[in-house]
Amino acid sequence: MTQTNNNMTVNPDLAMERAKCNFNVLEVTHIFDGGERNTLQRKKIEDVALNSGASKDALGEEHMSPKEKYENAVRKSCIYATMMKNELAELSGLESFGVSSPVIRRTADAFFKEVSPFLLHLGMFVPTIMGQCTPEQQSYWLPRALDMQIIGTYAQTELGHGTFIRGLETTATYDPETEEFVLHSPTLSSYKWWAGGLGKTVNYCIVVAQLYTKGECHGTHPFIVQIRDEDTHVPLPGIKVGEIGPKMGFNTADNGFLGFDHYRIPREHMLMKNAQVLKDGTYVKVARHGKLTYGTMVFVRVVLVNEVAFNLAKASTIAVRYSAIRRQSKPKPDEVEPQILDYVTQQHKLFIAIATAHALQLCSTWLWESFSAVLAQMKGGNTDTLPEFHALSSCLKAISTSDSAHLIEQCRHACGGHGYMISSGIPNLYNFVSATRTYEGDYTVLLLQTARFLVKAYEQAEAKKPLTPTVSYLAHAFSGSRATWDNSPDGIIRSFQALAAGKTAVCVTNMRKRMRAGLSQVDAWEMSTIQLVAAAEAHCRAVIADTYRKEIVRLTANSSPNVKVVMDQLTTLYLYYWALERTGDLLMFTSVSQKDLVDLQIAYEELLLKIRPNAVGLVDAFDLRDELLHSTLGSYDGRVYERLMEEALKSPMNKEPVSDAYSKYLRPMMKGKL
Ligand SMILES: CCCCCCCC/C=C\CCC/C=C/C(=O)SCCNC(=O)CCNC(=O)[C@H](O)C(C)(C)COP(=O)(O)OP(=O)(O)OC[C@H]1O[C@@H](n2cnc3c(N)ncnc32)[C@H](O)[C@@H]1OP(=O)(O)O
Ligand SMILES: Cc1cc2nc3c(=O)[nH]c(=O)nc-3n(C[C@H](O)[C@H](O)[C@H](O)COP(=O)(O)OP(=O)(O)OC[C@H]3O[C@@H](n4cnc5c(N)ncnc54)[C@H](O)[C@@H]3O)c2cc1C
Repeated sequence: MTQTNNNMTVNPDLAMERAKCNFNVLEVTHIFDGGERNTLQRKKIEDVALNSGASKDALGEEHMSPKEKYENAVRKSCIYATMMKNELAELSGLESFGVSSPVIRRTADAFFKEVSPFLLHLGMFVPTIMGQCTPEQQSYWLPRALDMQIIGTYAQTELGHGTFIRGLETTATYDPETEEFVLHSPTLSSYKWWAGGLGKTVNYCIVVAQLYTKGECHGTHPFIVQIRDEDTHVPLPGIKVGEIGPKMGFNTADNGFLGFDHYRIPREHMLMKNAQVLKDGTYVKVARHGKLTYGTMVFVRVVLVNEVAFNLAKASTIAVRYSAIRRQSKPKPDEVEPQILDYVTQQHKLFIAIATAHALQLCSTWLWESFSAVLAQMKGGNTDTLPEFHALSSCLKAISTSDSAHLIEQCRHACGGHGYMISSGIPNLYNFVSATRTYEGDYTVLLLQTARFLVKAYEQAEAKKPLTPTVSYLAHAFSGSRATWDNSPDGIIRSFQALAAGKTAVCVTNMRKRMRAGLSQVDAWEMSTIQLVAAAEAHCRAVIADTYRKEIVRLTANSSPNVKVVMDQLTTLYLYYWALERTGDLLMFTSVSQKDLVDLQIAYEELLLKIRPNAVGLVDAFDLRDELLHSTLGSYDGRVYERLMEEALKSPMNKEPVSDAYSKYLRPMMKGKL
């Protein structure tokens, strides 16, 4: 593993762990990166972007005021954007996630402990131009946006509505006299709220508004809107814009609010790939599918699976390395205190985080490939695969973000008190990832979208109609008997599918019962939503487990024997862990016995012990440079206590021997003079 400083002194416990590792770390890095070529290019990009030291701050971000933090983030965003245009442009021809490769995105993390104010520009503004504009519109806007001559964001959510897009209140009313749209915010709740970079950074944004023409509402549509002067950056007349205030995370993203007072934009600023308003105000629907204007959200949901896998890899690297150097308690009085990584409960907290990072990384690549296939079909006018893909991307977004947030918090628990320090790096990771569970579609809301699809698919299976690939297992849902338990990996995956099928069947049965008892379809659905969410979750787990297993078998076909073994151990761990988390469901829907579950628990514990000697090697294989980790606990050299003290000494509170608070408050109070 390459490190920036080859002469570093490494903590002896970490050195011992690395000596113990029995597999080729670089081979696993290649698997995680999606191939050796990708690893080499990633390293080149990281070397160019990070070796100059431009990502470093003189004073830690955490000691800055909100305004200083923001300005510093803009400063570094500009440095990074300039690098992207120059040095990194040529290097970024990786297998890319559209606009900019995920590697470029990830490397940027070295520059920000929170996020860049440009995140929404690259993450949503540019993708919306690419996905929602006509070719003519694209040729005008895209070069300016890619060159950062204009900076934009995506303003959809309002104070009153985020989830329910059809309920948005901002209006865009066409005026054929002037060939303009008039944007207006009729109520307080119609103010745009949340868009990243909107507060102070951007001068353009995509605004999603209810389109009115010839007195008729045609639902929500996207518009490109200039909100600040291109030279002075002053908000334009008719625009009310500002920053929304401190948040749990994202504090360098200047999330903003935006209101319109009869603000006029040219007709051509409606993004017209999927629907058009002609000069005379005639509305023309172009797209075959009604939800294509939601395309940018689908894109980001796909990207987020990869994003959270990466952040989980970071948290597990920090927690595993720290657990290797931390020694605590003395279970055997005659022996030295063990490394906390030797506690089986610690392994239980951490190894699932490593396995999940792999599972999500591989699923994200598979999801991206499926997305590319759906896009290619849609280019030819075929939208048949979109419903299945929407169901799939919705549940994978929901489960990957939720699991990652939970496991990052578990990594913090695993680091004891020191994990609570900002300097450990884990709180910032958690704050970032916990937001991903909410934005781009809340967890519950997205799982209910998947559930709609599952119920329909179940009904198709019942009618013996053909099923789409991700739900083909529903064809076996009507055998009448419980699925046969078998603790092989394929057997466990079949059991997960049986759980998903069983739970979907329960929902359908309950809804039908409720409707027979007089409830409307909507009310019967509502009463079943706890179970519908559980069914969608079970479906997603089955998809992740199946994909993870298949991809690992494929990717390790030519690997060295020990890499095969350790990758197989991780996938098996993932399957055992989730089977043991769902024992109640397994008892309901499969033939598993109490003895089978006791045996599975023992097999799981033995697997933890087998993985233990390779744990540090496994997180080293994520190959995350110290600059990306921002962590006193997780650095490659393991100098944890030294770094914690160095960071503590940087605190502005330690600048003066006696705080001003002493003379102002403490002394008067203690002397009875307050
Ligand atoms: C690579 C470089 C970049 C790096 C990137 C880094 C990552 C981070 C990037 C950016 C940071 C992002 C910051 C956050 C941004 C935001 O949050 S933007 C706002 C996002 N908002 C949402 O996600 C809102 C969620 N709500 C919805 O999606 C929808 O309202 C809904 C809940 C799905 C319901 O929609 P609606 O009411 O219109 O529809 P229904 O009546 O429920 O359903 C009707 C049928 O349509 C189907 N449907 C719904 N959505 C879609 C879709 N997207 N595609 C296809 N089909 C869809 C639905 O299933 C129904 O079908 P049915 O009738 O057959 O069952
Ligand atoms: C950090 C961050 C950045 C963001 N950035 C942007 C941005 O750049 N641009 C942008 O437009 N938006 C942005 N958002 C907004 C984000 O997309 C919304 O907050 C998100 O979609 C959730 O919608 P909401 O806030 O309306 O939640 P609500 O819908 O009000 O959810 C509240 C609760 O109600 C439940 N609920 C709601 N509807 C249903 C239902 N039908 N059935 C069952 N339960 C339901 C939810 O599950 C949740 O528990 C951002 C949000 C955050 C936190």
